Amino acid sequence: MVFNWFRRQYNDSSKTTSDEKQEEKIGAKEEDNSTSSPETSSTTETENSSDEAVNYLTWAKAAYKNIQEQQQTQKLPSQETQKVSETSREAKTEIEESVTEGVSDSDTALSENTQDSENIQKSPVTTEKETEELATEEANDSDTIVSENTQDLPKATDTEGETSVIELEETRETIVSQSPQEIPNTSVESTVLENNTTESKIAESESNFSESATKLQTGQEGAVDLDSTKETSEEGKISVTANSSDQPQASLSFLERAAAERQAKQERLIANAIEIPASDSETEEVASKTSTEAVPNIDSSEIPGMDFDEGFLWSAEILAAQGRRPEDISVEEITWLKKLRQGLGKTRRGILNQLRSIVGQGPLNQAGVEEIEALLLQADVGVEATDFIVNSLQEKLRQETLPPEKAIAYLKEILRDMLDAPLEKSDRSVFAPDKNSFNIWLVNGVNGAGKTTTIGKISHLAQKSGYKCLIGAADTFRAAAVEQVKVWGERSGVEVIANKGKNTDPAAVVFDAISAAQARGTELLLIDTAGRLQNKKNLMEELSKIRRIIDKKAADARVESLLVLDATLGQNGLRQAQVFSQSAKLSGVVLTKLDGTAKGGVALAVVKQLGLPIRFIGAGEGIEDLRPFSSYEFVEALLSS
Ligand SMILES: Nc1nc2c(ncn2[C@@H]2O[C@H](COP(=O)(O)OP(=O)(O)OP(=O)(O)O)[C@@H](O)[C@H]2O)c(=O)[nH]1
Repeated sequence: MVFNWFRRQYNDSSKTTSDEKQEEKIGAKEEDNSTSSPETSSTTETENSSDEAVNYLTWAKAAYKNIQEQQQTQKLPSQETQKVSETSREAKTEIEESVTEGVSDSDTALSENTQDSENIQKSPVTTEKETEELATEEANDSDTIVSENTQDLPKATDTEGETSVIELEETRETIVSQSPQEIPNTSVESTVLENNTTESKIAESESNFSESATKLQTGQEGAVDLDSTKETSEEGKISVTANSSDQPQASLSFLERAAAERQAKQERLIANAIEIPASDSETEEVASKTSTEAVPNIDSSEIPGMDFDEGFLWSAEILAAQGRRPEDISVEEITWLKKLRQGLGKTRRGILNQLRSIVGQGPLNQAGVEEIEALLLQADVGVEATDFIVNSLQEKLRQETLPPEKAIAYLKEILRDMLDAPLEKSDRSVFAPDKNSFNIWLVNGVNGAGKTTTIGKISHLAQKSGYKCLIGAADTFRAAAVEQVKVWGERSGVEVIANKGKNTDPAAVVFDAISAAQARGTELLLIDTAGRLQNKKNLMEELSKIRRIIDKKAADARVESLLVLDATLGQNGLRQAQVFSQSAKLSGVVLTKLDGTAKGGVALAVVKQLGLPIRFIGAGEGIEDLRPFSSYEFVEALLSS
């Protein structure tokens, strides 16, 4: 079952899309609101909202547990190898301690041969180094654990005793000869089994190491043997035996003990995390800061831990409100929502508190209207959109007195309607490539807006969603742009079709890319175009030439044209956008750099002034930092306390 990141549902699911559910939910909420007067419904609402809060909390807990389980499954191989490595190190350290203790306690041995004692002191250092190297290699590949481990052992003893070398060689041969069959590395399901096998091999190798270390001492010095070490231990000095007897699970192997400790620790963490209460809005900044630290960009195979914090609860509530199920939630979705909310934090903080105090005072007077206008204009909402919002709000507040929360809820409704309005004219409410057919998405925008980055991020979403994807590097204006798109192609695992020559004809690249896509059965071809053209005429000529090539060569393809806009440019970006909207038949806008800008309101200006739907939003430079646009999520991130 593949999760379609464009539709935000599983491919084979018969469920309605997020968007549809969102509409259902919002529709239901509106109905509730319209059928009950504010006065009569206030008690019921308080009860309902507390019920809802409890339900959201239950939902959030279930989602949190689900994510933890996913992490467990995904982290298992590396956790197990790490466990092996730690235990191996522990075992060796204990042996070293034991040996060192034995050496220091044994006057006979030390006085008989100082050189020998130096060798013994050196031995742990060598072993520690080797163990560290081993740990690194083990973390990379559990297949190599056994051989690496056993290969290390002779190294430690090569210079120190022939007997040990021979015995360790035997051990290594036994283990290495068994390992290829016994430690496959193919699927997650088989990993537990594999790691158990690996553990037993490592345990075996450790025990051999232990024996060898003992023999090493015996062989070299004669006076220091394991028995004397043990005796010393029994007298209360630091030793393996003494330490082990203090442990409740003394009879267990190091590996088993480590596993049990890790399991207990994990259970404690889960239990504690679930009990952390949601912090209030005052701590929002701290919470989001913490969550950013805890959840960095996920563009590698490692999935970091996630706190059950205020940001998580908020994200869970947003997903639950859209009809999502906790068992379908992934860490990426929570991380994205946290990031979006955090990204819009500046805009939100700039307007929310003031808006609340203005709209909570009954019908809007002239001073109130002016204040709201100023707030919206500051957030780059634009004159047209601001007028529309203020008029709608004024109209509503004239009809009925709303408490601040209700007024904000109504404002959210206005904004959602505005953001979704262009979809009514569009034949696509959900912007996703059609499966099993040829889709071509042209990506336009001025240089620096984030076109290449957006292509990289969309190709990653396409790849994750199971589409056959290809990139055409038709921004030939700047040589570095081709290199940059290639890097993104490597990151997302998507092939890039480019022409090596400088200043080559972009239409020729598009032609090659379409040929390649047709030959490979590609479902989504993303085309990077140049934005820095001297004038509007050049731009129009180039874009229409590209369109002609597409129409001729891929007449059956579904072609979409996206305009990438840098949100930090606010109204200035819109002026550039107008040139493009006249040149290219645009299907929608990708709004980038929403992270950390106070101009998040520009999204409303985009839809109002350009009449174009927002299709994707970007809130960061990482590969996961772009998602299909949802008016519900955007407005909640913009206006929720
Ligand atoms: N903070 C942030 N930076 C972004 C985002 N999207 C893109 N960027 C950065 O913006 C800069 C320009 O992005 P590009 O993808 O190179 O923009 P471009 O439009 O392809 O520009 P050219 O390569 O010059 O054609 C890069 O440093 C990106 O990392 C975003 O959502 N947030």
